[in-house]
Amino acid sequence: MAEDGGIGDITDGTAGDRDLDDLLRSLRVWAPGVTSLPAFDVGAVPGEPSALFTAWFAEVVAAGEREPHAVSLATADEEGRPDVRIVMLHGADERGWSFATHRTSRKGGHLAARPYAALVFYWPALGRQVRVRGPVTAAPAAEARSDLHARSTGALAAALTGRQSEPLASLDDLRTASEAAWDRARTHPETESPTWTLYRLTPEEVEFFQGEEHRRHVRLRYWREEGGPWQRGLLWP
Ligand SMILES: Cc1cc2nc3c(=O)[nH]c(=O)nc-3n(C[C@H](O)[C@H](O)[C@H](O)COP(=O)(O)O)c2cc1C
Repeated sequence: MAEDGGIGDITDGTAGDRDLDDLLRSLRVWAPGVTSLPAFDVGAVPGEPSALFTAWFAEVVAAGEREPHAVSLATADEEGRPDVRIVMLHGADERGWSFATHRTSRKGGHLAARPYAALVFYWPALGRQVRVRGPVTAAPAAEARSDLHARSTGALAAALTGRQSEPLASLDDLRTASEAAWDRARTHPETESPTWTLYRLTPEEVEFFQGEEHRRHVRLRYWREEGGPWQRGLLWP
């Protein structure tokens, strides 16, 4: 038990550790009957990766993948130490992969210091992973504004709540700020969030991974030098 009046109980951990080991051993990936693993015809892929991404995305949505647009975004701080968190994908086309956040957040600070990031999608319904790496730029403010205002009242309220990644003194403070933000979002849906920024990752490298029952997973990597044409090749799994 925590004796210091902390926010949670702390046990000695043994029972929980055993449960975790048992659970970990009981779980499978690429299990037939749970996951269907489509064949990946690498001879029939498009010449550039965003078209393949769009096709795979539509297929995982059709396969019932929940929240396939929730993507892990990895950044690095000024010293090069990595960090990662989930964001929503706002778009992917020949201009790049886009997501939105506060430029004043921790990740916003990372992107200001090192404007380079990686994304990874995992879509277990079809045993697929997609990795994207490249430099990141902020889209023009007008584009960020229209992107935000095309989204839900909740998305606007979350953006207006602000102060992302700052220490929070209490959940009451959050409730007060959030209720005010929801009010504002409902009554003034055109309100702007000055720090809310739409970022676009320009891909230099995109890798498509298709899981295979016998672990002969197929990895297809697209890459390009700056301004050059897309090249592609297979990788050992
Ligand atoms: C499903 C899901 C979607 C999220 N989408 C976003 C998003 O689009 N933008 C965002 O700033 N944070 C989003 N978050 C919250 C981030 O994961 C993270 O907690 C927050 O952005 C602060 O990260 P940072 O301290 O590294 O800047 C999402 C979290 C989850 C679980």
